[in-house]
Amino acid sequence: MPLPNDEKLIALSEEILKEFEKVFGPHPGFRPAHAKGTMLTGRFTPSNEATSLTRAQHATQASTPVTVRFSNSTGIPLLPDNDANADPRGIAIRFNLAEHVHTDIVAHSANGFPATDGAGFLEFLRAVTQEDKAKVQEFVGSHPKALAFVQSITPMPVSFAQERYFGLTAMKFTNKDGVTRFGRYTIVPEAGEEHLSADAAAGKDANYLFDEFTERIGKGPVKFKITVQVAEDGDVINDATVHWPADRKVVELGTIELTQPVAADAREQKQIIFDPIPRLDGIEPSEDPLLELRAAVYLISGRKRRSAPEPTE
Ligand code: HEM
Repeated sequence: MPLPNDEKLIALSEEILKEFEKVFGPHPGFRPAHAKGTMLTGRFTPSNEATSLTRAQHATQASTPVTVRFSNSTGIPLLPDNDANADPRGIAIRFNLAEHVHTDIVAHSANGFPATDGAGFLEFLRAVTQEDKAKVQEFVGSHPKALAFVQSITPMPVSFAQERYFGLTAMKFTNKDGVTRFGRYTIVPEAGEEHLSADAAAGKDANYLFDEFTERIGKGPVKFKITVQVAEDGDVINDATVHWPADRKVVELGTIELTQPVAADAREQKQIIFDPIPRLDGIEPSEDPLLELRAAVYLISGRKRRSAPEPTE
């Protein structure tokens, strides 16, 4: 995955990373956002209707190995799972298509995002991390996108396996006949969505989600459906903060079935750099400005993380 040569984009990426470090502190070897995580492996099997949407390799072949990382929000590696700032949770899915060939989906558990572009996100980050809570309220109250995002954050999940995750940024899907449609991913848990009341969450252990997942996967596979909400003509396809009408067609792309925790989890998490841009035939990025920016931020950050000393397990 290449670093873009747009100097302004790189400068903004560096500025955002500096801001994350200011807010969450330096934690060399960990992600500046979604720092606490765990990785699993399994397989993706496409549905019968997947090829109506895309000719991408994983929609066409019988099944594809996947690597998945679940995470809490924030750049704090030891953040308690029931901390008020631990939502939205993250999921990053890597489809391993061949040796060193892959494509990813990066999604989170809020059906919303506070800004349309990187500059707007930086403004949001600075505003909501101010000491003065009245000023935070004032910012959120006077910025409709920030307010919509805050309201889209769901209560704490019972399990990473019982949360729904949203890709938000539209992708351009092309099928074998050259028919092109824009769509957005939703990752739907087969076990059903379930959230905790505030009281129940307060009574949980600091590691409840990670412990629960280890226990759950020890008993059998954990499954999610990958669905794509398809845009119609006139829908806004370059702004992750704009929702499409709920009656838009939803195509099921397929199912992921997670079966194994990754051995040497900490080392693998440090190494893997997920890419929000798909970079394969049949699925292209939309013009959403978040995509290039995030790809640059994740790559710069990932290279820095890889060069930090190895974690002690
Ligand atoms: C301006 C927009 C955004 C910025 C600046 C940003 C920033 C970051 C950063 C710095 C990381 C850590 C990267 C790394 O070191 O690997 C990260 C990870 C992540 N972000 Fe974002 N993000 C943005 C938008 C989004 C959106 C829209 C979503 C969800 C749809 C999202 C979901 C995630 C997830 C799930 C991870 C963890 C990926 C992993 O497991 O490696 N982010 N983000």
